[in-house]
Amino acid sequence: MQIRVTVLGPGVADGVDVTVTAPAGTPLSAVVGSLASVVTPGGSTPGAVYCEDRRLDPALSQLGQPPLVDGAVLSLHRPLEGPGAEPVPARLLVASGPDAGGVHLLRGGTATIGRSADTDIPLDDPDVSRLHCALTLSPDGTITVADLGSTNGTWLDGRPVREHPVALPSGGILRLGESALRVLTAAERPAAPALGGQPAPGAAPDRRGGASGPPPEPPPTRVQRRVGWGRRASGRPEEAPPEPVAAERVPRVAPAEESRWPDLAALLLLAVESGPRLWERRAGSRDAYGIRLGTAQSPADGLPPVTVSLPAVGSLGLAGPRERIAGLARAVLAQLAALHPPSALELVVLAPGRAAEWSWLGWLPHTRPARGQDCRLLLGFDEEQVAARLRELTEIEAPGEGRSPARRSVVLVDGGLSPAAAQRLARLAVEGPATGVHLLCLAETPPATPSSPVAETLGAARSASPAFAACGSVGLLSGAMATAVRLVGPDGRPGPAASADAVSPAWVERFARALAPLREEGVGGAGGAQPGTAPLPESCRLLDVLELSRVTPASLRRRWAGGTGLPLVLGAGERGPVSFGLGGSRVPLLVEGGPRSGRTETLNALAASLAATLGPRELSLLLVEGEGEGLAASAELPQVASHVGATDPVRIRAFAQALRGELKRRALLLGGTSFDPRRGFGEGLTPAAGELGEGRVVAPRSGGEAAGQEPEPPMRARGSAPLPWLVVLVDDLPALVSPPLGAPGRQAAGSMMRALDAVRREGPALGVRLVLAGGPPAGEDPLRLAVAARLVLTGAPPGRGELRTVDGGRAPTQAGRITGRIPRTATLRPTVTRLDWARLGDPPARRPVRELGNGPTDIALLASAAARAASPKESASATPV
Ligand SMILES: Nc1ncnc2c1ncn2[C@@H]1O[C@H](COP(=O)(O)OP(=O)(O)OP(=O)(O)O)[C@@H](O)[C@H]1O
Repeated sequence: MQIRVTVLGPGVADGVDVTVTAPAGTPLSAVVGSLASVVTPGGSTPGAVYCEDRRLDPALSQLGQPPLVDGAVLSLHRPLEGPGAEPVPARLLVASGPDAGGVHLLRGGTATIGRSADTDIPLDDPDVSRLHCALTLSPDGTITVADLGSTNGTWLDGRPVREHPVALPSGGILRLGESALRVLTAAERPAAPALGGQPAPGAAPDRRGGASGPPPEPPPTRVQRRVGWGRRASGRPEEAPPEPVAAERVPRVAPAEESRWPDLAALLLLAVESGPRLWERRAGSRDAYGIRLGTAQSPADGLPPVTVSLPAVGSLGLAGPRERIAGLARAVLAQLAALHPPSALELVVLAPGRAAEWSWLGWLPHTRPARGQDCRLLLGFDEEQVAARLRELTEIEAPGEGRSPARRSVVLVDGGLSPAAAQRLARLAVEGPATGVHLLCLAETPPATPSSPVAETLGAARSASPAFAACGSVGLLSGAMATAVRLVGPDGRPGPAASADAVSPAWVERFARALAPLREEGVGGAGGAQPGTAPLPESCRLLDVLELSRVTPASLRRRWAGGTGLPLVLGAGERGPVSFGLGGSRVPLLVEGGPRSGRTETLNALAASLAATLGPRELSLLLVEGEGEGLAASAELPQVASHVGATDPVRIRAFAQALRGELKRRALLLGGTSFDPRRGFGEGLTPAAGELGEGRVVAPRSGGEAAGQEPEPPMRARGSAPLPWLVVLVDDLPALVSPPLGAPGRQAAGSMMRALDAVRREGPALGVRLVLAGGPPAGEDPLRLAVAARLVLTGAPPGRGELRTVDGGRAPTQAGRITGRIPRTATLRPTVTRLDWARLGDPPARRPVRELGNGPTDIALLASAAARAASPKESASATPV
């Protein structure tokens, strides 16, 4: 399990980002010392650890469990700002303006608003007076607003507000200076989180969870916490504040258009509270991949959004002064990430030398590689990383699916690229949209003003960057302070000026951290979108996943005593082990992947995982190889009754015959009833009269031993019950389906296939299950078999893949390693490493888990412990458990 968090300590104001790698369930106490020494080398272990304002108990808080999840900020010296425990009756949202995105909690009483830092709600807007207006929240829930003698006035839905308080209705738009504000009452807030049941970091922590620190300090003001941060802005707005409109007061109804395009404050709330609209858009939804660039400057009429659709325009350029254009790009990317799930949107960054500015995107689940890209995150901060990202965008397709039109990539392009990359990008800007790739290209220009008209400004930007020139439409910042945006279409004609959306680096960092721990429902492991998920490890030891790191006969016997069903543990997932219930599935499990992707190792791991659940009395395994001898390592497990390779035609035939005989024997024993392990494993059952002799049925191990004859391969393990589970594991099935010319087993392969087909048809009712390893993933089942699930291996790194079930469930999986010689502590020791965002776009350091050159392999350790656990002699001397 791996999480990325930020650690603050004395004198480290910005914090240090670190990656923590540890087995699931590791307590915080195991890494507190390492966290402290990353922050202050040589420093002592801290006395307390805080997450927001909550003091954590290092012995009880587990890594990977809330609040210790991706994106968390830990403080080793003092509590941080927290939301407080009590419910908040109302919040003030900064819907647009230079301080957009801010969310302020209103707890009751009067709160002042103004440019001064001494006000309860400071607004970083040059046209707001130092002390501008005041909001009062009465105990009955009504909210009023009064102007405090401001220079530019306060406006409610286009009407002036004076010193006398007036009611602020729900949905009313309050304008002061260049800012638009609105109130959200508790009654209007979404009732339940859509994703997961746990609060995301930043959402109100659950204090019943045992925070052991001091009680929170009393609120310094009635407005207790600012969820968002304003961007630094200065200067005058392009246009004067609106003229007052004298009209009858009518309750304003938010136009449907506005609610379709949530403002930035609403987006921040969605992120920190996992609101119902989070990730609501998919390919095919209305407004999918649409972007709100700002709001039309018609203050009397609410905040009509100005939007652009990426599928319609293809690629989009944004041009303007550096700071402003970055603020707009942050707002655009945050919107896309809040409204589209990672399964519908991939974000890629091409920004050489700009890691500090864009690393916040690395917190978003949308920048994780999900199509087998060879990097930890889809970030390009140097020439090599940019080249790799470009290759992936044009060459890699999702395994077995082609580039899915259900998922689009938005590529941020910012900064100087090599001429080759620039040319490639220019082509991508034009051709990409047809395959679901859209560029968002930034160009630094002066704002469009009378002294720098639109055509000239755009001409300069286009000649500087071929990719920008190839973008279908451009959002051009305009006005003296570049706070307005005009959309310029392919015909070059600029649309009307709108107030540009923009957010600060601090706001967007907060936003991205809130999304960091979230995963989608049904994607990425059982249960889905909850905090507590972690990226897959580069490799994992199956025995660790099985929690059998120190496998002993006693520990196995304990498991066998409680084992039920046929749970296959495949390996590590994002939320703990990934497993598949083979017992309950009446069709085979298929493992598929390209050459060297880890299919054989996975079959060995599956055999081992079964052997860790049931002993040889209840479980027999048959190993069949179409090619090679890769399953030989598992043949030592005492549950393995027979192992047959493709090179021996006589033995293949004998095996096929014995397998068909075993099906018949089971059918006779069951006498028309279905296999049910709850009724025992066949003890006391007798076959239908005259068909088979009792002695043969209960013989512990069948097999013709007559001299000169090929002994019939046993179908039950030594010490087996009459009717154990029987699992047939077949590697390299394509070599049996169509054996290569000249292959020694070619003549006999047909008989094996017929026997396997009989298992497929008759096995489910007889307690016989099939696990098959096929060839490379194909769009359709290469074997034309109905399968219960497929483990599709991408092979980078070996064993990496995704479990796909027929009901559409998908779980990224790192299949367990079992035939390696791995030092027992190698994957157990928790580590804390400093995060270098500039390097996360590199191929992951293949820190091959140091496998020892000698000493037993994990499967040998398991087989030897299992053999001893199964031996009657050992059992007799074992301590009862
Ligand atoms: N889960 C895993 N973790 C770490 N290494 C693995 C894992 N699975 C396989 N490997 C390594 O990858 C290599 C290929 O594995 P394996 O032989 O299982 O793949 P395959 O798909 O069966 O390949 P082939 O094309 O030879 O049939 C081996 O060196 C193996 O040790």
